[in-house]
Formats: sequence, structure tokens, C-alpha cells
Amino acid sequence: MGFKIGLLGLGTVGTGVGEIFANPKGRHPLLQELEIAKVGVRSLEKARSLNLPTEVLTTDLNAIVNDPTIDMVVEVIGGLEPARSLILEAIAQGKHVVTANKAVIARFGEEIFQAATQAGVYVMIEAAVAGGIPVIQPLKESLGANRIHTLIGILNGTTNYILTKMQQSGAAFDDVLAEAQELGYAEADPTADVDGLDAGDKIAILASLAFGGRIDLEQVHREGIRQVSAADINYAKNLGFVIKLLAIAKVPPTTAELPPPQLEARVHPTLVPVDHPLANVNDVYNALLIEANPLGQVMFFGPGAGAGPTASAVVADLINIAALLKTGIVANDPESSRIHPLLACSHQHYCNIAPMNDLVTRFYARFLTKDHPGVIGKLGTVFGNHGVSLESVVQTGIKAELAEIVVVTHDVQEGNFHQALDEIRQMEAISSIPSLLRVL
Ligand SMILES: NC(=O)C1=CN([C@@H]2O[C@H](COP(=O)(O)OP(=O)(O)OC[C@H]3O[C@@H](n4cnc5c(N)ncnc54)[C@H](OP(=O)(O)O)[C@@H]3O)[C@@H](O)[C@H]2O)C=CC1
Ligand SMILES: N[C@@H](CC=O)C(=O)O
Ligand code: NA
Repeated sequence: MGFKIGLLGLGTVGTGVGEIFANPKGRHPLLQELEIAKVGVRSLEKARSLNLPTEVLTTDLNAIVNDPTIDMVVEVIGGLEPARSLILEAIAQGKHVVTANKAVIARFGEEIFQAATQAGVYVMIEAAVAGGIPVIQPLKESLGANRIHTLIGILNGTTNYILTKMQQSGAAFDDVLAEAQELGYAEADPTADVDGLDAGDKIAILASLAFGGRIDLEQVHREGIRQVSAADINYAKNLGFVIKLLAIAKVPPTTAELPPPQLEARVHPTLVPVDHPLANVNDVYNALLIEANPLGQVMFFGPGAGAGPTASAVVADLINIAALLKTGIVANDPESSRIHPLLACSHQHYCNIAPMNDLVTRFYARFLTKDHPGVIGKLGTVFGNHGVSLESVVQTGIKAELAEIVVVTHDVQEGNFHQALDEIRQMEAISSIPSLLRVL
């Protein structure tokens, strides 16, 4: 018996999926029991690299999700609508869904997974986080014996590509972004990549799996890489760091409740010590470092975006569903509980996210000051008054009659640090504070 797939979208990822199906030899035998029966696109006139019979292509995506002969729907059109409605309609029609759309899952996960549970179908999302790297399945299945307390990820390929090129060759931000777009890594609107929203969606999905509760995306602190300058990359290098866009979710290691009473969830550019395992994750590569008890540290590393890697995750999900259907571990029957408990989502509660002002972290700050005597001493005094102790202070030279001072703090409560900065901004000698970054 074969299974019919309705593929919504034939762009970067959809084409990658089509290419795997066009050449099944040497891959899992179950692949040969799956067939792409319909493909939905926006334009029938567009030239396609994939040769598909003309009757397979359509612009009527609603007809695909309502087609009774289709067993599984792959949503790779991206964006919020019509993607959300098409996923919900496919579920309502009793079809299993595979999606790479983290934006929809992070915002409408509650609605989508509740509908899926009710309909007795699976919604599989391996491609939605870290592209081709298996991170969803390990969190759902392989790490179940652990208490997970920390997730630290480089989860956006576009920004990692940009930061790596800026770091290695001093390339300009806009040029590298254009390259990442040409390579198919960036979102249709790359703002989601550059402003940390894409990484925010991904860490929200991972945190939900790791900590057993839903995540309100609005409570996830998201900062992008627009303010990271060549100057900061250079200073960071001299101080023994590289700058990476990190997505972090954590609870105190002693926490033994699911969901935990409170967790940190944040995305921001971060100074990472050069000897940290994430410091050498470059280009479009992604990585996820998980700390758990009793496992300790485990790191997943690989290509986080691009046609082939992302399609690899999509097709693996399809093969998984086919395996479940063949072994009868799924019943499209709402009365039945024969849905795989490790693969379905049954979260009931929202996690409580701690405010950023409570975060305890190190900071890097760059100040432009008038070259007055005693400025460093005054900075030190204000910081000291707010309980901020300094690990290093470097005056790096004079530019346009302004001195540049770079400060790295010890661990400090974020709220105290900001109070100190508010006072520092009022100092007559301070011209500006062009950079403020957290340090891992
Ligand atoms: N690119 C990547 O590396 C990765 C992407 N993803 C996710 O995968 C999804 C797809 O991304 P990607 O392949 O890059 O996107 P593309 O923009 O390359 O492709 C989108 C495809 O969907 C079709 N489409 C879009 N909107 C509609 C619509 N309203 N009606 C009909 N067809 C539509 C387009 O049709 P047409 O061809 O006619 O224009 C195109 O074929 C996104 O959710 C993205 O976040 C996840 C991981 C990695
Ligand atoms: N735009 C995303 C694509 C994969 O999710 C990225 O750059 O990582
Ligand atoms: Na993945």
C-alpha cells in the first residue's frame, strides 16, 4: 500500500523534498511507498528545476488539503497565512502534517496540536528547528530519561553566516545578507532572521519540548544582530571571544518540576569564549548544546538551513509517519488513544518566563567618552554603587576626539546593570554607549 503526499510549496525546501523523491535509491525502503501526488504553488508559469508532470502542479492549495486521496500534507510555503489555515484544514480532513514552518508552530502551536490530538493525526516539525539536524526527535524520544536544564543554540543559519563572514573577512553586513538570500538560507522577509525572531520561534519550540509546557512567544526576549559592528567583533576577538547569536532556555540545574516554576528564554548576540564548543560553529551551520541530568552535555551540530538538509528532515518525518501507519500505531479515530505518546503533543500549561531584569549574566559594553581625566574611575564608581563589578576595563584609543572604553563585567543582575547605565548616560563625559552585549 502506498501513501499519497500533498506538497504545499516548491521553493527551496519543496524542491529539496522533490529531489529526494526523484532519486530514492539507497535511501530508506519506506520512501518507495510514498508518492508526491500533488504540489501546490503560487505561480504555474515559474521555471522549475524539478521535472514534474503538469497535472501534479496546481495553485489550488485548498483542493490539495481537501483531497480525500491525500494521506499526508507537507507545508513548506512559509509565512503565517494561508499556512496556518491550510495546516488546520488538513488536520480537520484527517491528514498527517509535516511542516518546516517554525513561525506558525511557535505562534499557533496550541491550536494546531490540540486539533491534531483531537483528530488523531500527527504534526511533525523536525525541519522547523535547526534544519537538517535532528533536534526535535531527540528531545521527544531519546532524552526522556533526563531532567533537561539548559538549551543553548545557534539556531539561525543566516545570521551565523553573516557573523562568520564579518568575522573572517570584515565583509559588510548587507553584502553577506544578500549572499545568504541567494543561497536560500534566509526567510522570504530576512527581518525575521536578522532581528532574532526566527531564532526566537525555534528556541520557543525547543523549550516547550524540553520543559513540558507551552511558551508564550511574546515573553521570549529577542534581540538581533543589527547593532553588532565590525568594531565589536574586533574588540571581542582581542578579549578572547567570538560574537554569536545565541538562543538560550534554561532553569536552575536543581529543578525537578515539569513545567518548571520559571525559566529563562532569550535570544541575543553574545560574546562566546573562543574555547567554548559553540564558538567554532560557523557559516550556515547550527548547533544545540543540551545540558541534562544524568546525561551531562550533549551537542547536536550540522547544517541548519538550505534545500537538501531541510528536505532531509521533512522526508524523515514522512518516513516516520509511514512507519506508524504501516504498524497501525495510528488511528484516524478521535475515540482511539492509539496515537504514539512520544510523538504527539499533549502540553496543557504555559511556562512562566522570568523577566530579563532578573537575569544574572556578564556584560560587554563600549563607551565613547570625552578624553577627560578620571573617566574610567567615575565609570567604576557608578558601577560599584549598583553592585556591578568589573572583570576588565580597556581604553582602546582616541577617535574623532573621543576615547573608546570597553568594559566586561563579572556576573551581574541585568536590572542593576541597566540602572548603572542610566546613571552613566547622564555623566557629562559620556558621549554615547554604542554597544551593549551579553557574555556567555
Ligand atoms: N530555506 C531554508 O533553508 C529553510 C526554510 N524553512 C522553512 O520552510 C518553509 C519554506 O521555506 P522556503 O522553501 O525557503 O521558501 P520559498 O520562498 O523558497 O518557497 C515557498 C514556496 O511556497 C509557494 N507559496 C508561497 N506562498 C504561497 C501561497 N500563498 N500559495 C501558493 N503557494 C505559495 C511558493 O510558490 P512559487 O514557487 O510559485 O513562488 C514557493 O514554491 C518556511 O516556513 C521556512 O521558514 C525551514 C528551515 C530551513
Ligand atoms: N532562515 C532560517 C532558515 C532555517 O530555518 C535560517 O537562516 O536559519
Ligand atoms: Na531539525
